[in-house]
Amino acid sequence: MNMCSGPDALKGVGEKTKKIFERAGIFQLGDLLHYYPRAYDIYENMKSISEIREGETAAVCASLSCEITVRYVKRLNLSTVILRDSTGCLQAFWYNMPYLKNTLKPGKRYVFRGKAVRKGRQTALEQPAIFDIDAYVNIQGQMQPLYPLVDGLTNKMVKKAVRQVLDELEISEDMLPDSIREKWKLDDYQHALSQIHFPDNETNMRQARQRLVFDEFFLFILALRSLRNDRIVVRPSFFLEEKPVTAQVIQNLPFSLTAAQQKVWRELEQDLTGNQVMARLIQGDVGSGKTILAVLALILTAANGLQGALMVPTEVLARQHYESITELIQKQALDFKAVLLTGSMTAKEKREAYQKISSGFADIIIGTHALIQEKADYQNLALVITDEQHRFGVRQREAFAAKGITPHMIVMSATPIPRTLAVIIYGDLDISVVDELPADRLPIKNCVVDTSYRTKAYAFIRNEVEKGRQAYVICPMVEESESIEAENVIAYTRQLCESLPDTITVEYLHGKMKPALKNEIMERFLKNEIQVLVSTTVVEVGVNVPNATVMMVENAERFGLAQLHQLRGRVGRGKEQSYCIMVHSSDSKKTKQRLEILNQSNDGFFIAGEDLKLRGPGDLFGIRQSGLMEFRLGDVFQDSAILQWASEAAGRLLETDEELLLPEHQLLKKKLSIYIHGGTERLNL
Ligand SMILES: Nc1ncnc2c1ncn2[C@@H]1O[C@H](COP(=O)(O)OP(=O)(O)OP(=O)(O)O)[C@@H](O)[C@H]1O
Repeated sequence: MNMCSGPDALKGVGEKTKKIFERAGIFQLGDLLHYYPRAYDIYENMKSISEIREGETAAVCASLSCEITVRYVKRLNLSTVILRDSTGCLQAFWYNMPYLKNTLKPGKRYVFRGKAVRKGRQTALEQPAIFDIDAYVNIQGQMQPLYPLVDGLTNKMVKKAVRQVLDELEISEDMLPDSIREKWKLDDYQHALSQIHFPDNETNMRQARQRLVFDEFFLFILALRSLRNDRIVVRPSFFLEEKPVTAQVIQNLPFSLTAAQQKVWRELEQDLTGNQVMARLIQGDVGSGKTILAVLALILTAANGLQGALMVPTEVLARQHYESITELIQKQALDFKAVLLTGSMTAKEKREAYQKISSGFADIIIGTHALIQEKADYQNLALVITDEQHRFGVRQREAFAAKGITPHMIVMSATPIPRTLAVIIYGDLDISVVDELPADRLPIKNCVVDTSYRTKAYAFIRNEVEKGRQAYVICPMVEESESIEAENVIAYTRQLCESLPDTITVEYLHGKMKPALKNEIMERFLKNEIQVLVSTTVVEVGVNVPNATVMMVENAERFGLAQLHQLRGRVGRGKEQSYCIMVHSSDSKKTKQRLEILNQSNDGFFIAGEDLKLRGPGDLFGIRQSGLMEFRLGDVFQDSAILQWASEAAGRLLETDEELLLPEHQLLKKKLSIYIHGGTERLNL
């Protein structure tokens, strides 16, 4: 058994359980080390029955005062019993655990730990976990990891597996040179790994997390620096000239470009026609009109007889861009060919697309990551545009380089990131900012409400639909179980259909649906054949249906503010007044305060800044602000200080040993190479 063995090398793990681990992305034992807890549970000190208050999670040491009774309630098997200690009695109940009747002995004392809830007129412990007293005393006061789970995977399984790996396998040496570790007072690697999973106390856990976040940022920054170095030496093997067609396209658009769009277009045009390979980030708030800039760059490239590709994170988005670009080509009678390439196309369709790409028939290629797969052979690729760099990242950019191509690169991002952080994260890119929204936009009207407002919200949606508009309703993604995610949306749609008249078509969309079906639904929504779309966050990025004027988000408290801002950005994209209804089902004051920030402002930068102030540095495992970056633990906003350290450390390191040739940098070099190139070897050693 070693770090590269599959999970079935563990005690008690067979083929079936291995598959469950794999579903959670755990293919090798080493992966378990970086399967970080999402939170910790602290086993409280034991209380007596009289001290227990409703709503709290509590542990009591008590005995069963009678036999357990088992009966069926609403097709559920319910076991109940009365617990007793010297201070009083308390009911406990369990669902679907009839065997407890035979395993728990009346009279014997156990520790019962669970949530105290109201049951009828009394307080009762719901589904309490049961411990032997000695066992509980041993873990009392300790932080126990709570892992993200998928269907079939229990916390106990992960905990046991991680424990075994930490106890029995040898963790690799530390990749960080001592000087860096000492300067920023970072934990030793092995210690950090064991403390992130099973911390002795909160301070140790924080230290461990800091170290591991540092590692993530450090590798990322080193990888970026190496890309930047590659770029400087590269002169393009092709040259582009300015062409009148772009001015003509701008002239014929149904709108005039904003001043910010014009400024960024000038920067792009200058770079594209320059004599260095361009790598530029276009940053702009949701709906600021980045797409047309990408399209102009593609047209300029095509007008020079070269190919340009637009790579986006989802099929839905790829198809949408493909259709809007094809429409523009047709409307303006341009002589360019656009081709779509996505993973879900049939083998035959793909073959045709490959052929059009390699023969040079295709001028503009739009697709998902299928664009960088081996079979995609470009004739003369001169420009690659990626939408949201974080979804692709360093490795994918390398994939193009590996094809022997060094195209101009444009990255588009709607993440409102302060300039100081942007220069680190996009260290390899020049930055252009579209800092203005089109003038015809009315600010979105927001409201934050609780679930009792739902009926009113439905009436409001109905009213908007009757005016010819459309609406999105977002249900949260339940990360624990993908099948539940789908069910949520399906059940919700059913319920919504009952609340709206038959004349309104309601459909659902979620990530697990077949791509063809997803496309069909999206297309029907775009054509207003569907008026209300109930969806998970698959519509978060980039989807553009300007006729949609209502965004209703259920369980808004579950989303990060940046994500909510992105979701809200799906409306307010046309001339009509748009609305965002954030429905929360939490009484917490903090939740309300957070959502209130969105209520106050439609400005992404403002929101990100305020959110940060509210959460403070203590909020380690809360909702991540940006689900966009590839980091597992780190959050560029919240951990901005660590990001700065990592940047400084990378700078110092490369100053002394640019090529990482010193013996003490060999492990780092190896990990960096795996980080950049991927491959079968993994980083989790
Ligand atoms: N100058 C403009 N005036 C009016 N409408 C515009 C202008 N520029 C773009 N638009 C329109 O605004 C809408 C949003 O633009 P676009 O899709 O480019 O936004 P985006 O910046 O990519 O936003 P997101 O990050 O949300 O995807 C589109 O319908 C687009 O046609």
